[in-house]
Amino acid sequence: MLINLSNLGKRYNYEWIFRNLTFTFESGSSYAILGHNGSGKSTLLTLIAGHNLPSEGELSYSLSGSPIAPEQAFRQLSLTAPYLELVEEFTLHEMLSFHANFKPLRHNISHGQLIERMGLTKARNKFVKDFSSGMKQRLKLGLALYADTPLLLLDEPTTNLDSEGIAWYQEHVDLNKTDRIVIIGSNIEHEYGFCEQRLHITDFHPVSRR
Ligand SMILES: Nc1ncnc2c1ncn2[C@@H]1O[C@H](COP(=O)(O)OP(=O)(O)OP(=O)(O)O)[C@@H](O)[C@H]1O
Repeated sequence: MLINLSNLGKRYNYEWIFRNLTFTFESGSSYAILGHNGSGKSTLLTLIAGHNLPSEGELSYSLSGSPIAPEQAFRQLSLTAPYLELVEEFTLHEMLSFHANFKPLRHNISHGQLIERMGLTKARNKFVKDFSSGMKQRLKLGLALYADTPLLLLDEPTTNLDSEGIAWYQEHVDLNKTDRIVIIGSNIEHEYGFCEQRLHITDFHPVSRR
């Protein structure tokens, strides 16, 4: 997969968040979008995910050399972000069955295997609303990491995770990064340390914001 950003800019009301952002993301590489709080990392991820529209410039996607229409790009990606909600009324088992209707799992792993890999075996029949915040974060990450998609977008991936959860995240992102584009929005080194490519969103702030 290839994603091309060409002179991309985003403005909310009269405030430009970033401008003139030209960059290419390629399968097989992992990218960190870096910057302080409020610098525009999540905004850029929502643009790449197609959840938000640019104010100027272009964003294009292609898979195996064929262009993908922007409105179809959601089929190729999995995303976790603090603002995304799980369906709290489902049990864990029901949540996986529901999710797999839209995003089949990588390597044909079974739902039971994914539950085991997430370390949530004891919670398989528990309602998601009764999960702790760390368990919910593992579930969100597990669904994204193990979805069979060429684009993996992770915004603040270790939110609510303890040190054991952070080690779990590092192990499983490493197992699932090959042959994909992985993009992490973060300012915490343990979330993005493995990323060989770094994009500093502040480099694209209008001069008055620097
Ligand atoms: N829907 C919106 N309407 C107006 N302003 C917005 C909107 N969403 C974000 N912003 C503004 O855009 C800027 C960038 O926000 P964004 O959430 O992308 O930053 P971030 O780098 O991800 O921050 P953090 O590290 O705190 O999560 C902030 O000034 C924010 O107030």
